[in-house]
Amino acid sequence: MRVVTPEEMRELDGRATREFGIPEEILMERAGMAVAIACREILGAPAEVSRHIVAVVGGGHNGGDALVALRDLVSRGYPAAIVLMGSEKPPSQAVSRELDRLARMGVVPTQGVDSSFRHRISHAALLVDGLFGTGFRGGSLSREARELIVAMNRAADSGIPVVCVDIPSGVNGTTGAVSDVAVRGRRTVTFGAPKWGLLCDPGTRYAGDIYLSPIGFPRNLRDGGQLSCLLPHEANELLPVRPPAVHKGEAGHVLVAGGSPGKSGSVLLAARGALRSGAGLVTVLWDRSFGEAAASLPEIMTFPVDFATLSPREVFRFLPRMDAVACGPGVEEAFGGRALVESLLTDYPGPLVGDAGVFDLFAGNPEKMASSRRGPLVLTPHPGEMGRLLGRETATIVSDPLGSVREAAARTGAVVLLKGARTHVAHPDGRVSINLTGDPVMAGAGMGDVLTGIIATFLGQGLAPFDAARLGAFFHGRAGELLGTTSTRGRLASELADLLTVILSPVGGTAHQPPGFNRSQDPALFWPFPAPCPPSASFGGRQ
Ligand SMILES: NC(=O)C1=CN([C@@H]2O[C@H](COP(=O)(O)OP(=O)(O)OC[C@H]3O[C@@H](n4cnc5c(N)ncnc54)[C@H](O)[C@@H]3O)[C@@H](O)[C@H]2O)[C@H](O)CC1
Ligand SMILES: [K+]
Repeated sequence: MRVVTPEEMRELDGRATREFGIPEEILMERAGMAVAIACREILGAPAEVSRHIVAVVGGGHNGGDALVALRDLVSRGYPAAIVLMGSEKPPSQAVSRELDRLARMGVVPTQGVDSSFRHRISHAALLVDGLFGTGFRGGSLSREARELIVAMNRAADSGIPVVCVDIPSGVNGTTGAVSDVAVRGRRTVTFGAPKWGLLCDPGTRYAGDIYLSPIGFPRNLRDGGQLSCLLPHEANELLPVRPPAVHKGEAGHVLVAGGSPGKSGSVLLAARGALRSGAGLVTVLWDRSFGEAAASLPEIMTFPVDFATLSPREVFRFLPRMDAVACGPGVEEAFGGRALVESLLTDYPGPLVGDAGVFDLFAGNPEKMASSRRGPLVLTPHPGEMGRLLGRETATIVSDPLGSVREAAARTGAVVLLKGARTHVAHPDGRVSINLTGDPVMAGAGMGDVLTGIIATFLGQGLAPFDAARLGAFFHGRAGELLGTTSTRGRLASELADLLTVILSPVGGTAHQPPGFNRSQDPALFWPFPAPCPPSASFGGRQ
């Protein structure tokens, strides 16, 4: 699904009016109605609500949407009140119009931070957050805006539901950054297309359950763009089909090359990820120093070698039989596996997914990777590895994941998957997909190795690198969510791998979906959206 920046949303807004004759007022009416439905679903019937629904509004269109919602709720008999933020600028025409309509219905605003605002907010039945939307530019807040947001959060802490209009106020819609304070919503209703900042950390953690309402934007307006996320039905559609008469030779043969003394588990986990995601055959290049550990995974075939003296010709003899290569997990710089990794990257013309050891090989010189590699390539760095690849501090990567992953893809010529609680997948042509699945239980050893194996399987089954990477991230995260339903910590990467078979097997026609999806009782208005990822999941390894 397309995801937009606030700038792109404004452009779409303008085009809806210019090209389709849909005026702003209609869009605002639809947006307000969607918010009203979200409020009614939480509140129940008006007869059950004795305290006020309070709309906390700014002077922009976000405030206008909140007032339209309030008008609908008032017309149905809910008690309502308005807290209007004062500003140097007069309220927009739309806000003045809606205030006038509400005044005629008997609802008059109190202005900003007067003596009664805290009481009103803390005694509300529900709060509608319409202070700032996509017009919020970030940076410092006015004293008044800050006080209103803090009061709303206190109310939220005491159990009062907060419904955010479009995006929680204080969250930057372009980056997801929160520079000061932001509203902590129970639910956010976003319009037209999800905003990038609403799906990114940390903004996404303020949103609560996210609902999307199309509000009448023509479908072809919502197509295109470079930013996207993968929704469950899209992931299911991308999943390679398994014909009834398929045999193992047609389900992809994956070669896993990597490991070093003390890190042979990495290759086994990648192999397990490949097998559990449906690879027909998996062969592991097994250095003799790794010992007997391979016996723990009897389904794999091992090709015993000595990395230190291995000649590329020995390996390349059987490479034509492989459909994809997973290369680099567990490779230590000092170990002979480096030469192997280098020659696979350079000489293997089929699809290859590169992890761990691969980045050290090209540290500070991503262009060398672009010139060395002939075949399709997916790279799967965590922020530390990405930093070494681009010659930057890890903190720089973490503070700008979108810019970093785009730059890495452009400079390496590869599809780059930057791991994190919100994994980003970038194509060299500028497209970026954000992954919305995952769970903090995945912050542990070996989880990334399993992901490498999954992506290799999808590559070996014929998916394009961008699709293999975003689909791999999606199902890896889904398996993590399933693990997370029974534990918060201490689960093993091999356990996650073993759950892949459940996640990837159709149940009732679609791949299994664990709980965590928002369902509205009004499917015509809301598109279900994956629940936000719980805080602070990150991948193990040197960051
Ligand atoms: N297609 C849609 O998605 C539609 C969205 N709508 C709603 O419109 C808002 C965007 O409205 P806009 O008037 O452009 O901006 P805001 O309401 O977000 O108001 C911003 C307001 O705040 C000022 N400001 C910006 N940064 C700061 C700051 N750091 N401190 C203080 N003040 C700041 C800025 O100058 C503006 O005055 C969108 O989110 C939707 O809710 C439409 O209703 C229809 C379609
Ligand atoms: K808002």
